[in-house]
Amino acid sequence: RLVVGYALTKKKVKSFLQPKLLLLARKKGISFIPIDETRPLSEQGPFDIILHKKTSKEWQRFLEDYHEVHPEVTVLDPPNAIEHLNNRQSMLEEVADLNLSSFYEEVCTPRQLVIMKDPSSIPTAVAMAGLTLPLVAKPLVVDGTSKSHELSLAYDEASLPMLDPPLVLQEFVNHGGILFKVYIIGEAIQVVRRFSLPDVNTYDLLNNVGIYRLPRVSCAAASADHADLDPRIAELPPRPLLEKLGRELRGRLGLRLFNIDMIRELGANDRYYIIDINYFPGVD
Ligand SMILES: Nc1ncnc2c1ncn2[C@@H]1O[C@H](COP(=O)(O)OP(=O)(O)OP(=O)(O)O)[C@@H](O)[C@H]1O
Ligand SMILES: O=P(O)(O)O[C@H]1[C@H](O)[C@H](O)[C@H](OP(=O)(O)O)[C@@H](OP(=O)(O)O)[C@@H]1O
Ligand SMILES: [Mg+2]
Ligand SMILES: [Mg+2]
Repeated sequence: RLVVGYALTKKKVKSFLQPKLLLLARKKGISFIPIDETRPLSEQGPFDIILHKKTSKEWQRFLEDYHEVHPEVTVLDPPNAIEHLNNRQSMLEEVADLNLSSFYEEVCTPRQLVIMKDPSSIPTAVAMAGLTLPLVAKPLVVDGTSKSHELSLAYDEASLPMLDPPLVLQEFVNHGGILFKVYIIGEAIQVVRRFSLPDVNTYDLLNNVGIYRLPRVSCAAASADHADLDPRIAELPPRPLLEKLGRELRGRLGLRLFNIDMIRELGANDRYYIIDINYFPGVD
């Protein structure tokens, strides 16, 4: 028997701990027990695994103190590893220096620039960094609040000072409007297609000014798995690449439960960009 103690938001319990999962788990001798965060963890359990997705500092300390005393309990995933993903700069650092051997397709991250404050400094900073427009502006901090998913697209330099630091500015990469979401669960890998943002062309650049708030595309995005799409756009990344990425990122991030948002550059069919990494996402 395996006892999994869980600390999840009500929303997450609803979306993740569905009856069919609990049933399947019970058949495999796995039981899920809710953790009472108001009582010491050592008075609860005993647990074989603690599964959690909580962002508060006190929970992080609570869990780390418990793990000191109970190193035999597997914590999915260690809070200090999850912390890496709470900032869109540290999130992608591990991917930026992934130099996969030439056996694999190229995997990189879009060029990006962190702006901590002073929006009036953005045009000069962007020019100095040589970033090309349009740019996707993303809140620097990812803490699960809807604010951390408020993205916008900046088409022209004059509108950059309207942005709201702290943020990361990432070059927009045309990718045919389809995104690959690669779910990594230990050694298992699942990949799905999602509709993404449409490509930007020179017409858009010449005729659009201002900052465009982007609708939440990713977790709400309809699956694109059944759309009849151009295979050059919709063809999934090669399995050996995904397996290599899974191994590399599990090791570098120290995580076993996460997904990566991957896009393939339009017209360069073996260049992929990782644009986002999420800890313990849903599988809507
Ligand atoms: N650099 C980029 N180039 C092209 N499209 C992008 C880029 N960055 C983001 N996008 C598009 O915007 C969507 C949301 O971006 P991102 O995944 O970084 O935001 P998020 O708030 O972390 O989303 P999630 O709900 O997946 O956590 C992506 O799924 C993709 O469709
Ligand atoms: O489309 P996916 O499965 O990636 O959607 C995820 C999303 O990527 C984020 O991981 C969300 O977590 P937060 O960043 O905490 O909002 C997930 O929401 P959750 O409530 O299921 O954890 C989405 O499912
Ligand atoms: Mg995403
Ligand atoms: Mg994300």
